[in-house]
Amino acid sequence: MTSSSSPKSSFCKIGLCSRQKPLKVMVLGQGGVGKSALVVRFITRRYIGEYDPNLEKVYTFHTVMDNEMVLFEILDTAGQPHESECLTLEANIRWAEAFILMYSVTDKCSFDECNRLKFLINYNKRRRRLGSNSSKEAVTDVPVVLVGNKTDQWGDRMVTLEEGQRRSKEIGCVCFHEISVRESIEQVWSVFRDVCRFWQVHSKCPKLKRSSSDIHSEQIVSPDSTRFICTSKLTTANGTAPPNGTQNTVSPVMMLGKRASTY
Ligand SMILES: Nc1nc2c(ncn2[C@@H]2O[C@H](COP(=O)(O)OP(=O)(O)OP(=O)(O)O)[C@@H](O)[C@H]2O)c(=O)[nH]1
Repeated sequence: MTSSSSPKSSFCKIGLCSRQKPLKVMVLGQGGVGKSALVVRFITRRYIGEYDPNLEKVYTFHTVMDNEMVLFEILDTAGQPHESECLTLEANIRWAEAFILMYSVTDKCSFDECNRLKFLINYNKRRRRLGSNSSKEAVTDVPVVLVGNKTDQWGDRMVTLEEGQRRSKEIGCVCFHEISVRESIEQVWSVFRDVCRFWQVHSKCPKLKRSSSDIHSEQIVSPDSTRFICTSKLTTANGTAPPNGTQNTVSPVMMLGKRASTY
């Protein structure tokens, strides 16, 4: 994945990621829900309107969250894979350690698609865990954050906030956010911050089934900035600094055009 001349390897040379375990995040959802927009907004802070819908890309991004250096590897999947690519999708799910499951609040089909994708996540993670002789308890405890996007299109809304909250519980997601990638970089960062926090908890205690309330009660995260249901007012933040407590230290490395099937 990394050639000797890639910027990522340069980071390794200067010691930024020498022993750091990357957080492998997979962004899943039906085509057009805003997956690419989310990832690019997170990394570059910019909102870019149009993307090639067929490309799957892995982005590597080094940043500081909650005063810790985090190395993200983010797989932005193509929303409408051909049938032949279903195996690739499953292989990618097995590669990932945390998931952002995305729908558009303006598209009921994309909301329903989350059920199928969550099932696929459970299925592939279950197989892997059981194969490694872990207890059944740990099977579904992989961090999946459910995200409803495009709240700025309030006139076209087809999925309510309550439906999103309910669905998140029903399908066993660790938390739920409603966001507008277009309008708010803070909301975007808040999604990735929760992904990171749940992943950290999960990687420390993989056998325990965790929920957002567990994390709150253990004070693993700072209570001020944690919103497990994100319904904040829209704020336009183009070009502004990342949210409090978050700081970029290295410009993003984009490994573009990489087919994820190589994992
Ligand atoms: N109004 C609005 N449009 C958005 C938002 N986020 C993304 N979009 C638009 O939705 C369309 C699809 O965005 P993409 O990021 O390409 O969606 P995707 O899920 O990556 O789509 P595929 O690559 O087909 O899987 C684009 O026209 C974006 O500009 C948002 O928060 N609000």
